[in-house]
Amino acid sequence: MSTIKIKGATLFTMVEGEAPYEGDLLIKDSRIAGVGPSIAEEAKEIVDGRGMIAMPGLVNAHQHSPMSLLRAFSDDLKLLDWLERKMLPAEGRMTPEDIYWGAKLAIAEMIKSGTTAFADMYIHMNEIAEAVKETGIRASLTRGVIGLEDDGGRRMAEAADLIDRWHGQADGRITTMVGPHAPYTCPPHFMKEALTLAADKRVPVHTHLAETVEEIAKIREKYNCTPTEYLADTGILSHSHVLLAHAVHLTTEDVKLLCGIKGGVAHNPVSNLKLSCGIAPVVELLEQRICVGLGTDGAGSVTTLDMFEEIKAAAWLQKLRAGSPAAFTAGEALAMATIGGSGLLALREEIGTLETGKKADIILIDLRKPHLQPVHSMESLLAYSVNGADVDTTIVDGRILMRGRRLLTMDEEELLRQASVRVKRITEGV
Ligand SMILES: CSC[C@H]1O[C@@H](n2cnc3c(O)ncnc32)[C@H](O)[C@@H]1O
Ligand SMILES: [Zn+2]
Repeated sequence: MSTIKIKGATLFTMVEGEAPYEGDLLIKDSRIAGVGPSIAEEAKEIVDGRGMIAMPGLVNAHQHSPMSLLRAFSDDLKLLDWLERKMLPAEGRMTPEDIYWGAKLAIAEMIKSGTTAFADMYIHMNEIAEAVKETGIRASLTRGVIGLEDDGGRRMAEAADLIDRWHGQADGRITTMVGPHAPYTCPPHFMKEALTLAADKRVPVHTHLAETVEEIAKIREKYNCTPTEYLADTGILSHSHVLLAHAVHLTTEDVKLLCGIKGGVAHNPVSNLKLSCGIAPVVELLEQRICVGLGTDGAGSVTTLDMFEEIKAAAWLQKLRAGSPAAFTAGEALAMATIGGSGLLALREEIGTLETGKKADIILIDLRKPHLQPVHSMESLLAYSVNGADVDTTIVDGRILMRGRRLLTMDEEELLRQASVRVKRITEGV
């Protein structure tokens, strides 16, 4: 049995009502075996937690990981222009090997900035699954399917194959979903086909929703309803679990339609800011007890996968939107990045807090830095001052993936070399 003890850290458990305290955390195999002020039981491996915060790993609830290869390639365009003129043509040139290295580049960035689980939607998913398996991170994988082209059927078959091959693999670190891309790329019959597949395979649906005003206009023109009403009409919102990325433009009626859904909304504040999409009504969603997690979206739009940037942006945008600094707190933003994300990945019982019995997905943040002292409020410090580079150690499923900022499951030099040799072919002339 593998055992690890984190000694003398400040434990920020994210358990409701529990204040941070100094203590130890014991890991046995993949799970947390004890958390408390002092644990007597010894372990094979000791991690010195003094001067560090131990907290649950962050959950990136919406991503397109291989888009790391398209980071800073195309900026300052409207979403649909950016997607149709730049991203889709470049993605059309990506080989399965490109996808594998792009996913690995994203995973390295995520582990180095404190993300321990992510929800991904992309193409060539077998390669992404291999990257997840090798690197030790946790992921919910979705083959994104667009229903506008002739080969929608082949894509749906790939979506089914991903589930059959990978659901529950890599010691259970990999789960899967079905991914009809968005209301504007999936006509009703195709949405229903995706829903049938998800129901047959008993997996969640992961889709984009109401990201831009252009999408609202398109769906109104085509179907005379809002994108949220469209998803309700096709039955998607009644599915056993739905992960809705963005949900920026919602009417009061739309929010009512989302009440009671199983799953929830992945809020992507930095991507929404950068593409000037708008500000999602997060406070209203939370008031209706709708689960909200945080995502980055792909590096092709957002540029960085550092979830601490999303935490800051989420808090600041909701304060601005409400015209009140009290409208949304640091603690609420941190909860979205951990507990909220765990709910969206359908892993609420397994990750998101530091509690005995849960999976050991833990990060250590080194506080011994000028921008992290003094410590008046741990929550404010974590939400407003910490950045991804402050993460010292990342543990997933009881395995240390980064220690002292050194990646232990990846050759970082080879990774950077592979990324740089691929991008010219993918992007030249696009
Ligand atoms: C078919 S796989 C997923 C597909 O989604 C594209 N994508 C990336 N970012 C966004 C976004 O913000 N809205 C909609 N679609 C997006 C990505 O380029 C892939 O083609
Ligand atoms: Zn997206």
